[in-house]
Amino acid sequence: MTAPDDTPPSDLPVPPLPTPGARWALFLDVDGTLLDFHDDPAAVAVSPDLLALLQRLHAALDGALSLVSGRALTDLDRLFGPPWAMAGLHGLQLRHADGSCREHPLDTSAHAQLRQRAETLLGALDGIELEDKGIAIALHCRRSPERFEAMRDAATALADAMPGYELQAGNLVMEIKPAGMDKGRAVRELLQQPPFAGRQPIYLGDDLTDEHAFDTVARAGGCGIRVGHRRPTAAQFTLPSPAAVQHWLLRVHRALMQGATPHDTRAHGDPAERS
Ligand SMILES: O=P(O)(O)OC[C@H]1O[C@H](O[C@H]2O[C@H](CO)[C@@H](O)[C@H](O)[C@H]2O)[C@H](O)[C@@H](O)[C@@H]1O
Repeated sequence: MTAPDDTPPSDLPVPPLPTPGARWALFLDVDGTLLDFHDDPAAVAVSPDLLALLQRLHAALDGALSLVSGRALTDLDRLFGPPWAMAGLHGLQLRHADGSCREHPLDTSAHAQLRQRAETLLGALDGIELEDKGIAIALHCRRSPERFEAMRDAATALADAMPGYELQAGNLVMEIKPAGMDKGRAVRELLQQPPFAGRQPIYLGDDLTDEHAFDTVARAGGCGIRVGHRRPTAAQFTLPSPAAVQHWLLRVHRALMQGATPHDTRAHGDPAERS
């Protein structure tokens, strides 16, 4: 696991809490925001405390909470469980709160070609790992970060050679995915449907891929919260680490419950108050 840097970033203020009557919609990136980084993408786990907190928040927000991730929906469901609204694969897969889904169609032959080219490329590059996400492919170098530039150059050439695909850079990862979708568009789509429509969107994310969504929420009257120290950013607020995110989310839940009716309070409770 990568040790989190808990030094408070000094370039942006810490985010506020919801005021009484505020109608927030929460959009949460996963890796680097809710979860600390791990060398192996398949080895991350969601603690029972975090899961319980997300469930309470989901209820307190009347379902207006969505994960927005580069991971596939099947992976998000395996990690988190509840079939909430979610955007997977940077929005190439999207599930609304009512359970309806849309997914970018899989071009089997193009994907096979992409995978084969990526494997050939990996044969010439030590220390790079391939993650096949069904529609997209990610190349990871967390175990050999010094290989990042070589990996980036090779991934750029690979994406250029694949019509209809584009490159998405992330934290020690280069992804090659079908073009035309990003997290900002996915959040825009979610905001058009209940229970998100009409609420103030708050987006938490740590990576370059989250910048698209920071732009979207700012345009929709909400705000972005950058996790960590990456700059530049379109976010207005910052928190240093996933641990700080979890602590802030706990306080958000408390603030929401203080503004709730007695009936709501009995229904949702607050695990932090009980522990
Ligand atoms: O949008 P996110 O939820 O942040 O997902 C982005 C990518 O996250 C995963 O990779 C990252 O986390 C791994 C586990 O900590 C780490 O090993 C890797 O270096 C990071 O880039 C995931 O594997 C990717 O598919 C996601 O796109």
